[in-house]
Amino acid sequence: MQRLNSHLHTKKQPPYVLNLDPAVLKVPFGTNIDIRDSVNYKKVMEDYNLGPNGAIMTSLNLFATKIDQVLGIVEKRAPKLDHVIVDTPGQIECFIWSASGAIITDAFASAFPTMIAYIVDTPRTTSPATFMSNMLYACSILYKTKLPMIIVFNKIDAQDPEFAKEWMSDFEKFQEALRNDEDLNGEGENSSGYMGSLMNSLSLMLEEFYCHLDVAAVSAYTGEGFDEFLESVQKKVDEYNKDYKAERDAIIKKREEDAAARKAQDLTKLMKDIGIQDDKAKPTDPAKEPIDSISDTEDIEPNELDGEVERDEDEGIIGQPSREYTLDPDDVGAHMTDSSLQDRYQQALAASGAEADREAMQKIINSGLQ
Ligand SMILES: Nc1nc2c(ncn2[C@@H]2O[C@H](COP(=O)(O)OP(=O)(O)OP(=O)(O)O)[C@@H](O)[C@H]2O)c(=O)[nH]1
Repeated sequence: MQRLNSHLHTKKQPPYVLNLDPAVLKVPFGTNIDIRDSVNYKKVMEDYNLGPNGAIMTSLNLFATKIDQVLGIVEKRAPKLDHVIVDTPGQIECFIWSASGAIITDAFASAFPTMIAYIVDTPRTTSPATFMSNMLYACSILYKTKLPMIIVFNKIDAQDPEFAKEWMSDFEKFQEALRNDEDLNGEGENSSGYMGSLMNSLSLMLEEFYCHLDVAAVSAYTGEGFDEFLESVQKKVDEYNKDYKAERDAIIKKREEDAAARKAQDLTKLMKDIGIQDDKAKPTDPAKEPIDSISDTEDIEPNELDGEVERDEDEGIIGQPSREYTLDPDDVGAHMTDSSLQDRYQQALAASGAEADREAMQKIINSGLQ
């Protein structure tokens, strides 16, 4: 992230930078939006009695409740931007396999050409078994996110990535490496057992997976390969616009329709339970539409923002710390995002005069929407 950020600055294309890792201690580059400003990871751990991974997931969940605001800000900046780069938690599974990870990637992918850069630690992936595991992980991320992906072999200053490129382009070479791998087969044995045939089948499957990928080789240490990486990014933008956009739009539309139907059903049931009539059919007065309380904080001075988490004094940030936006932790998830639901609820409440139930119901609806 640091090298990519400085590389783009050198090319006079400063990126918009988001840090989504709540547990990182130091971020050695200027971020525009940082999850740590809105969510205090250590406090989440204490308050919810969670371990490290649980706290990362909960922090991401809290952040995801405000993704529409984050997206609104990025969209405002978008006309002047070439790139938005987002750093995800090192514990990939916390992001990829969580609901919040899906919400965040979907939100970006529905607004901008979005791609995943899967970073591989090249010196640590020279054994065929580790290589295979790494590629299977990348494959699972591709199928989970359904986004274009670039496999980025990093640390090429320490390890030539040729072996990996060869394994990805020549199936026989990889099979040969598998056959000779002592980790898999044991010394002197040949790959005749279960593992051998499983590996053969998996490597065949991976051959198909490689067709959907671009590969880049970089060194974050020396800066080598970043121009080629950016060329791959451009290719993926074209691919996104051509292949992915229509498919994603259809998925998102279907998901939204399902969610709206489910929410409406839940609310109707809830209102029935507490004896409020559903007067959805009544025409609404546009003048009385609820005002969305969400606002952009772009004009607010950074020191006026709520929820700023105090940083260690020794935290050195290279570049301008240009964060412009923080979420108020108390406010996270505390508003209703579905205006039609809120509208129906307000109308029903007014009609029944059931003020006494208001607080309890608001709580239930809020927790349901979260
Ligand atoms: N030799 C070499 N070392 C590198 C390179 N890139 C990163 N490193 C080192 O690898 C280690 C891990 O780098 P990080 O940038 O913290 O990796 P990360 O993927 O952000 O880690 P997470 O916190 O898990 O997300 C650090 O010690 C870096 O100095 C590189 O291109 N070459």
